[in-house]
Amino acid sequence: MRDEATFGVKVGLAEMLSGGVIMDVVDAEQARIAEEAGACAVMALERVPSDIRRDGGVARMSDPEMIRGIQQAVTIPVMAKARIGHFVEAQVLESLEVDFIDESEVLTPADEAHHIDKWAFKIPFVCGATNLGEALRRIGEGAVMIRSKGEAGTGDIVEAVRHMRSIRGEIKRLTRLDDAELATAAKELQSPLDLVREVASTGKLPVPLFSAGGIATPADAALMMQLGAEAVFVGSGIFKSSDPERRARAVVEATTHFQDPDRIAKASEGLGPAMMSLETSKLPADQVFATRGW
Ligand SMILES: O=C(CO)[C@H](O)[C@H](O)COP(=O)(O)O
Repeated sequence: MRDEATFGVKVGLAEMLSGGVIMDVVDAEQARIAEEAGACAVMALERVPSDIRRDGGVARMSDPEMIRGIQQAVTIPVMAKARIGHFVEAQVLESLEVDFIDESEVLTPADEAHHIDKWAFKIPFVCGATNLGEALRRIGEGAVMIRSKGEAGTGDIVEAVRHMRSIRGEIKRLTRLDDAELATAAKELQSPLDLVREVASTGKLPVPLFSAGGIATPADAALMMQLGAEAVFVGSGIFKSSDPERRARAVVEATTHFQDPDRIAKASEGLGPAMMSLETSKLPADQVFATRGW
């Protein structure tokens, strides 16, 4: 059931991560590296997205034992992923007392029509979106953090840019509409009218907007921040690179100082090869994660 007071508290928890880097980790050792590099949170998952992409098959919630090991290894918040629509995986993650659940398109969707009713949980949720309508539908279901989806596991930033520009551009457009036009916009966006009106009057989402999917370099992270992301998620870009410890620190530095090209340049020096990348435009349609969910 919708509870505005709890919603406000959860949004506050999400805002505490603003300006930071949330790093995907698959074990306690990587979690320690992430924390030492300055990550504001870690995302516990069995395989980073590029490995999920390489291996194929059904990708599911991680083993609770692995999640507990990561929780014990770090003091920063620990997130974990549930499949789209898999509310029992979310119940399990809530019982493990992770700090955030990511209802993620990176895992294989469990339900083709329904996302999780996030109001039914005490724990805050983050969800991905490719456009404003998708973001507002997730918020309407109770998500308290939106991340632009990008195309996880490719190392190609182009989709993250497309999704961030789309969300921010659509928000700007709403601010110029009158009441009658907003009602039509809500219909076109397939989004709740009250949320559309709120976005039009404030010029922003009612929850933090972060960016994920395809960030592989310090400059990529700074690019997404300059385009309006309030924080970034980085997975494959760090732990599939040649020197994860250095790259993790460099991505944190560039995210913190995203408007300072000198610091981004310094952070980018001598990091060694980035992850093996894939051009998103050449992916077959059935290998695109961002179109999962609606
Ligand atoms: O799924 C995620 C967020 O929910 C990942 O953290 C993020 O998308 C990682 O993508 P990449 O491996 O391309 O950095």
